[in-house]
Amino acid sequence: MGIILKKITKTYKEGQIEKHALIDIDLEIEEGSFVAIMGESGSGKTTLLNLIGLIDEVTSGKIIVDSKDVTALSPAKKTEYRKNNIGFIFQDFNLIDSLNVEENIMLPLIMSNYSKNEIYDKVNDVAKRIGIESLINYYPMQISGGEKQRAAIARAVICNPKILLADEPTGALDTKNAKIIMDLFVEINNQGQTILLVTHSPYIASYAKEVVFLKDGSIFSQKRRENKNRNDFYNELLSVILY
Ligand SMILES: Nc1ncnc2c1ncn2[C@@H]1O[C@H](COP(=O)(O)OP(=O)(O)OP(=O)(O)O)[C@@H](O)[C@H]1O
Repeated sequence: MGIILKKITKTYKEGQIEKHALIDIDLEIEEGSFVAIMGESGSGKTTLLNLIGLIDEVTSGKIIVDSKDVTALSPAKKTEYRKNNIGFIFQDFNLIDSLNVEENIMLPLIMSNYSKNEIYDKVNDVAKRIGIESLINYYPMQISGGEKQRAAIARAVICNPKILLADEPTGALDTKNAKIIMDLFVEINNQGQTILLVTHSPYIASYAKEVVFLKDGSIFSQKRRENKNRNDFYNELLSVILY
């Protein structure tokens, strides 16, 4: 699914004070892209992801997905759009504390047409892939931050969303597990899913095909990986950050 952002502005109001989180963002995300969003803390990365995921509302501008203005949908249609198209990995995981890991991961499939056995098979497959198969009977409060993050990733990818939105998905992970997740994202993206990922890490961003840099709510640079190897792309990203 391709996404076009047209003059997106997001202003938060705190009493009399207006905070411009995003200002006139124009961005085209082709179907099958893998885009990393980088920028300093407070530059608007999470806001951008939340707007695309329709969990926050634009102040002005349009978000066009497959030729449809999704910002104009009714609340019920927005929920339906999210359910049918979007997988979201939140910065603070958003696992449900009263459900164990297995139940959390299977949540997006509960309303699907899959049989119980198919659902358990899918949960087992993805949990194994991400290395948390031994934790599926534990509750979120019994596992570490990195394990929670991996459970949240499993939940987001289990129903093969057309668009995967990931906010710092490797922030709580060690290098080995971050690499497992990024390899999984590359595989998912190779199957045609569009991925948008927020990260502070140029190493993580170097897995993407394109990197968008935000500064004070505006895009200040965009880099494409094209046929560069990951190390060269990493160095290019580093030069933008250090500039
Ligand atoms: N709900 C809100 N109410 C008021 N201001 C907000 C709200 N959400 C975000 N902001 C402000 O909007 C700006 C952009 O925030 P955002 O969370 O998008 O930045 P970010 O680049 O994701 O930061 P970080 O890397 O620290 O997560 C910041 O100045 C932030 O304080």
